[in-house]
Amino acid sequence: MRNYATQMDAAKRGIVTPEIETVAKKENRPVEFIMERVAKGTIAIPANINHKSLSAEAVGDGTRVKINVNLGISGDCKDYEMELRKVRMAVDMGAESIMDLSNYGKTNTFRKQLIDMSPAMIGTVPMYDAIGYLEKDLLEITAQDFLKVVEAHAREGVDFMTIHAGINRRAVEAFMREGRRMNIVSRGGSLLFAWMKMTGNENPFFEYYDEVLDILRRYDVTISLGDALRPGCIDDASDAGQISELIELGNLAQRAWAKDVQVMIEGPGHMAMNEIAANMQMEKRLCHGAPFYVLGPLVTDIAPGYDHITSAIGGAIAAQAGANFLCYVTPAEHLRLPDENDVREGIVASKIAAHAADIALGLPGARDRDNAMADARHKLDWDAQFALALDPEKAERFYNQVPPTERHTCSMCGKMCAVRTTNMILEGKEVKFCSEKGAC
Ligand SMILES: C[C@H]1O[C@@H](n2cnc3c(N)ncnc32)[C@H](O)[C@@H]1O
Ligand SMILES: Cc1ncc(COP(=O)(O)O)c(N)n1
Ligand code: MET
Ligand code: SF4
Ligand SMILES: [Zn+2]
Repeated sequence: MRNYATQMDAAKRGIVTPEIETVAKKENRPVEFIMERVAKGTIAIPANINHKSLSAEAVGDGTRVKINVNLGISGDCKDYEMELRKVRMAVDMGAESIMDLSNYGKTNTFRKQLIDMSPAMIGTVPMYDAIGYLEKDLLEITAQDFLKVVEAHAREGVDFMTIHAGINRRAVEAFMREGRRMNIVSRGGSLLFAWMKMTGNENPFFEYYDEVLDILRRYDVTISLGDALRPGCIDDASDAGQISELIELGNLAQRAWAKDVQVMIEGPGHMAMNEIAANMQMEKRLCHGAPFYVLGPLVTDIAPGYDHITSAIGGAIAAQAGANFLCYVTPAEHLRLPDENDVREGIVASKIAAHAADIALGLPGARDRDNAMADARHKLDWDAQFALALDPEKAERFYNQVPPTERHTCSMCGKMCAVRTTNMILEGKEVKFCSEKGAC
């Protein structure tokens, strides 16, 4: 029987949990390194006591940058099989986390299956599911109803939940006073804003925050404090609404830690490159070192169809400056639901951003795979290069599409393969290059 409530409770009391051991191995860090940071809250290990198939991961400073894949059944696309294929792809491609954002039909059937099969951590946004789960209109839902949805997801084994508790009356006032170009683009945030304005009540997750925390503590669910006022265009970034909410999230993080509930903070959004580093520092300062989970940031607004690129650029800068967890963005963002190919491209783009940051941060072992790739390139060992690639299938397909006439090279330089030429000279061999008319 476990003699602690949450990973944080254990860490504060000096208990090394099996999950702390697992992540210490994965991060090449001593268990004490992880335990001390889980105790302080700068590392979270989202691991619901009911998620039996989980392979635990750490999110926070001093650990590899993790990525999350969003998927889920929705009214406009109810293809369960396709969503399950996306799950398998996410797991195979090494995503550490999957958020089930289903908001249609029997969401709990899909969610239970997902939790059963997934070694990746699972996140949800209970607010999305409230209308479907309770079978009520938004306006009829009571504060206690919202808590019931949180409890249901927690019992099923969800490891972290996005809860937009920071958009309270004060943050709404700051946002309304200043005005902004894109107003609210957070789905959960907009639903809460609507509920608050139509009922006249305070944000229920803020008003009953202690009760929310009590539920989360029982199952060791990590709270991912949602950013309802994240900027939805670069012109809204770093404004009063966003920063007021961030200040609230900092207070809420400390209240969660006081109850041993692990915390992550969600962040922007759309943001120009030059503002990203300062925003990461603000989060670490105002939220007391809590892990930062960012959606992008998308560094320009004009590339629909390519927003996996706008967000990977921002994600790389953000992660180098302190973000710990990147939510992938697919080429379908702002246009439609992602299909399987969009999911693949989104995963690869955010993996690149996360890995580039790991290298820049000098994390232990971060360069090993790059060095192995360089060695395989040096040897012109194509099978090894494919195996080491983030997307091996694409690498091999491209290579074979235009095969080289000279074996061992690729068709880019063909006979003039720089690597082969240099290898041969260094091996003491002669090289011959003939013109097309030449006789060799
Ligand atoms: C908060 C983020 O969640 C994404 N999002 C919302 N619902 C889904 C879904 N069913 N599948 C994939 N992504 C989704 C949006 O694209 C947004 O970027
Ligand atoms: C990093 C991050 N931020 C936010 C959300 C929730 O989305 P929304 O706020 O639109 O409900 C998310 N899934 N990931
Ligand atoms: C909730 S769907 C819209 C999300 C939007 N692309 C954003 O930047 O947050
Ligand atoms: S992505 Fe589409 S549905 Fe979602 S907020 Fe933007 S316009 Fe609306
Ligand atoms: Zn957007």
